[in-house]
Amino acid sequence: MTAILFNSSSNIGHGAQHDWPLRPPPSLSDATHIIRCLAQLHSKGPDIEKYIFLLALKAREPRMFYRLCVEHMKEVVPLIYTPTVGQACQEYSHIYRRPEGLIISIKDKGNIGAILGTWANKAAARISVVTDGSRILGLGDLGVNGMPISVGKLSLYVACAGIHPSSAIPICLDFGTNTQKHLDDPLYLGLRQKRVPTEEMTEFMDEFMDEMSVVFPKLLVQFEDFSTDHAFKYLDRYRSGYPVFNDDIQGTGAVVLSGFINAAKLSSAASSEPLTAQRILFFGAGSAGVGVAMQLLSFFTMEGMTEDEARRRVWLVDSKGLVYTARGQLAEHKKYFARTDYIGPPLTSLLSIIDYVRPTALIGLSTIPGTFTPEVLRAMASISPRPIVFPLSNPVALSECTFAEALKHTQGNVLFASGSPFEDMLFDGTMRSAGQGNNMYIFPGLGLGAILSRAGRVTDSMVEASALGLANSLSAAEEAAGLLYPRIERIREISAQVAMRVVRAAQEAGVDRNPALRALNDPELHMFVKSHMWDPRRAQGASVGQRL
Ligand SMILES: O=C([O-])CC(=O)C(=O)O
Ligand SMILES: [Mg+2]
Repeated sequence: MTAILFNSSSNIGHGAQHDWPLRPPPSLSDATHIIRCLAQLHSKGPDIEKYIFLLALKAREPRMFYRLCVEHMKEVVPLIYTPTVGQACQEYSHIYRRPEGLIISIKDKGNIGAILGTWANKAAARISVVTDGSRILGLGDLGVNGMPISVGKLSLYVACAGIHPSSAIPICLDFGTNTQKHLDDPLYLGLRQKRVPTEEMTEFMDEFMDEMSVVFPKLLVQFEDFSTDHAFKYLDRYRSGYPVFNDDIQGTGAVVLSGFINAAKLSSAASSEPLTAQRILFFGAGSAGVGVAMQLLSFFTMEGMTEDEARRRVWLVDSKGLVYTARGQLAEHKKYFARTDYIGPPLTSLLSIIDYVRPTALIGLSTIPGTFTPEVLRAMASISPRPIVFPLSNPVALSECTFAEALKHTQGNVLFASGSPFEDMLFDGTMRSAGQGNNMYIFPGLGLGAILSRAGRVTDSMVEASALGLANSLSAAEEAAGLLYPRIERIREISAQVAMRVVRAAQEAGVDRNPALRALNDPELHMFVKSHMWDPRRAQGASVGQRL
């Protein structure tokens, strides 16, 4: 058995865990302790040290950890999530301190139910983020070193959507790794073998999904950072039988659609073209690129286009250049968007492709930094008065261009969103903010809505609803500042709004299993959602895990 257990304590106050026999100093108060925790955080040098400190705090005093997340969101989120979590994954086997979730390996096939059964608080389980470490952010196959991504996403479920900490189960599946560096590393924590063939993996996954639904009947599963082929395969295989979604395909799809809707409004206003005249070039055709393209397609059809018209607004570029049918030998997931109207020799350079396509929007999901060169950015600015440029690759070091470059080479006209955070910056005397088109705006609210409605599955309409909910959530001040996404500090309010839309979509699709929510009008539903969000600022907050 290679399961590693996190003994999730139900006591989440500071200094009084059941395995912590000493009495805290009598004068210890929340109000000063949060200041103390922040000062300790600031005393750490490199971001990875801050990450280690924060994760230790989470294990020791979960409520203080989440207070820091909620009250210092802009500072703490980049430390526990992208970009620092990328480094934490790369170094996981070296910085490892304690179990933080379940590692279940291919050797456990036949015994998965028993391993899941060791989880301490089964009744509270509501959400699991499951990765197989095969495509962590843009960092490739990290094997079990992918565990921090599951842990990090779940910290955001708690901080951003108020899921109770005891309701979250981080899981990393160990099918081996094809990265020799890890296999050669004496400290590597995973199996020392190459990844097993897909057939063997699928047998495991069938057992795993079945046992998850038996051991944790109220659990929603989020697939994370599976390699592209498996991401599509397993989403397709399980989505009609279990409540499951894929964050990289659907979460990224929804968050980019949302930013695109807001950017396209501004861009279309500047060019006096209708929204549906946008021409969208995807640089990167993996799970995220195709997931986003699918989401845009369904939006365009909602706006009245036929499916074929919508499909023709999209061009994909992969490592071999423009994706077109006559090129031959295309991976299955690229075929649908392959162009049939181009038959010449392969178009390989991004500049020549831009010249041919004349895109109004350029979306980067390639994980190749620096590919949106000054020439590319200038070309985009020459095509559209407000070009949409979204370098979305994560973490920040893999971004296709920086915010500063995008501003500079478009004379500040760019409508910009990146996957990882960029600092605000002064341009031409005006303070400009980079939109962060990260799925953290979607998955916490989507998950919360699915959990509260007890959705039996996650429909496309629920994902779409999350995108529209996010797009409509900009405040008047945010709109006036030209933002594409709401300010991160408002994320709990945003997640509540997203969750509400998702509950309604689940009801419309008939997949909800919490009929009481059908009787609520919108203000009542909003109250219901908010009252079920656990808040670390309250000593004994409401708990999704306990109440539903
Ligand atoms: O984790 C993130 O920041 C976004 C994401 O899902 C990915 O890049 O795979
Ligand atoms: Mg991901």
